[in-house]
Amino acid sequence: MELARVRTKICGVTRPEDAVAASRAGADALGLVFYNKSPRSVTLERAQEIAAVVPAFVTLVGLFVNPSRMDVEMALSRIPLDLLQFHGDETPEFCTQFRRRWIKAVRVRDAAVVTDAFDRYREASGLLVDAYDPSRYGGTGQSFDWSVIPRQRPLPLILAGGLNSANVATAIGQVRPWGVDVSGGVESPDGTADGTRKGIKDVSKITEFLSEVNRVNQTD
Ligand SMILES: O=C(O)c1ccccc1NCC(=O)[C@H](O)[C@H](O)COP(=O)(O)O
Repeated sequence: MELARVRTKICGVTRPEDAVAASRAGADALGLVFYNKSPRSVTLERAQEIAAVVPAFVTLVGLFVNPSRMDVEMALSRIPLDLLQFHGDETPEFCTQFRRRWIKAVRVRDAAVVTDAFDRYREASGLLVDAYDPSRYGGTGQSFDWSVIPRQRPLPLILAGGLNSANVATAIGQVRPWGVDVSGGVESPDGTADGTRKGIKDVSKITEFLSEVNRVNQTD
């Protein structure tokens, strides 16, 4: 697919003010994590507060990890989600049942994981490739070997995993993704060794990240 410009998603938003700041800074999409084992998990009440401040033309994405059908239906009945993101071991049949566009996330151990996913999840609106961590489904802050991502892509490819303003231009140059997704790389530092206050976004980091993507978009 010919790339118009690289789209951006800020994931793991937990506060309305961060949703406003990311939208104003130019993010194309915002992700809400409905997975209660994540430190970035939001309640439906909090998700409603965030959804209420998301402006027109910014895509609101609901992220799930191995949810029940009821979990997804409950979220859809209360939150105006534009897109679903399945980040666990959901089958294609599970993902397609909601009459809502969806993307599938996979954790990349090797190239076969990506080619298999392209083959399996043909009805997805995109495939998100993230770092592999045996103990976590996502939001790891780790990047992975981008060279294993195949060039042949039947679906739009969204690159995630350990992105930040320092590496996103290189990542785009190497991978040529449809979009990029970031969470930990735009969070506030918390002074600990691994880093960030999970779910608390840093406006200046979001702005730097989006500026880098814009810079690449304008030079391509
Ligand atoms: O963010 C989480 O805590 C999370 C937990 C479980 C599944 C997925 C999760 N996040 C998914 C995302 O879309 C993240 O943006 C993506 O994994 C990249 O995260 P990061 O490496 O921190 O940028």
